[in-house]
Amino acid sequence: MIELKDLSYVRLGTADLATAETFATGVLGLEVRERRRDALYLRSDQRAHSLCYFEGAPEEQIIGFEVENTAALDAAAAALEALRHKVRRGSAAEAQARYVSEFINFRDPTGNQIELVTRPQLSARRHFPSRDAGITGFNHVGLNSTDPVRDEVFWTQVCNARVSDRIGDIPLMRINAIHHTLALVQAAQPGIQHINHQVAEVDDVMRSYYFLREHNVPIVFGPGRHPTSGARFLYFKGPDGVVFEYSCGVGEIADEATHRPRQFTREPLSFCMWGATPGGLIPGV
Ligand SMILES: CC(C)c1ccc(C(=O)O)c(O)c1O
Ligand SMILES: [Fe+2]
Repeated sequence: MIELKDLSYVRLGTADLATAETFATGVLGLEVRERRRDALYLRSDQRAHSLCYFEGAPEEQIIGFEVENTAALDAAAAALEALRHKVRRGSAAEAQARYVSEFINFRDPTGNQIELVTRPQLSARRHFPSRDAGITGFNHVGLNSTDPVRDEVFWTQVCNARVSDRIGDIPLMRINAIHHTLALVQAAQPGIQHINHQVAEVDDVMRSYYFLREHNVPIVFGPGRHPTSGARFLYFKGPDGVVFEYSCGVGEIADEATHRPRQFTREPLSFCMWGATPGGLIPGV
């Protein structure tokens, strides 16, 4: 079993680093940690970085998860190879470009690029946002899946994810006490479905709603409230069509031993109990 400890980063390829920086700082509200010739590193919390835009094709999207140590990384590589996943070990230069000690790269059954890392760096310097969006941290990602039922088996049986709730066949899965770190959403091709940052309070969600509208940022879904995690949310579009979510109040699973996943119907109210429609985010709902 591959024990995922935490979400470390998202890496997004882009042909236009300048536009990505304008969005990440002026709209999303992240802090620039470092600019390199071919990459932009952004912080949202105690992590040294949680989002990296790099010069590349927008289809190049990678999610990094922390594992315990080198032994766990080696065991994960062996387990994945035994299941016929192609595993690539990152070079020292690539690890340095991710602020980690070591990592492996592989694809999940849909073809999403996943990295497992050891010792992702934190920074003691307080996160200093570029815009007062109220961000308190990088929280979860939605991942495209060509077969959510198959991929749920991968994430829960090969890895240690646990299903907190399902909406139709969309599993919201946790790897620690937080309600979910990963969601799988049906799609025709691999890719990151959305990237979530937590904000401090509902006032931040609503302030950003008006801010984004004023700055002509496409709102994709919300403002609304998820009946699953209880979070108040807002989804909007960034460069290369990548969807970002602000939310506040994502719940925690109180008792790991006794929690049973709840099954919600696949209908708009299961995505937003206030009545916002998720059509832009979940086609066909
Ligand atoms: C995958 C979708 C749209 C989703 C559903 C529920 C929650 C939640 O309970 O917080 C999300 O964060 C989502 O992104
Ligand atoms: Fe989300």
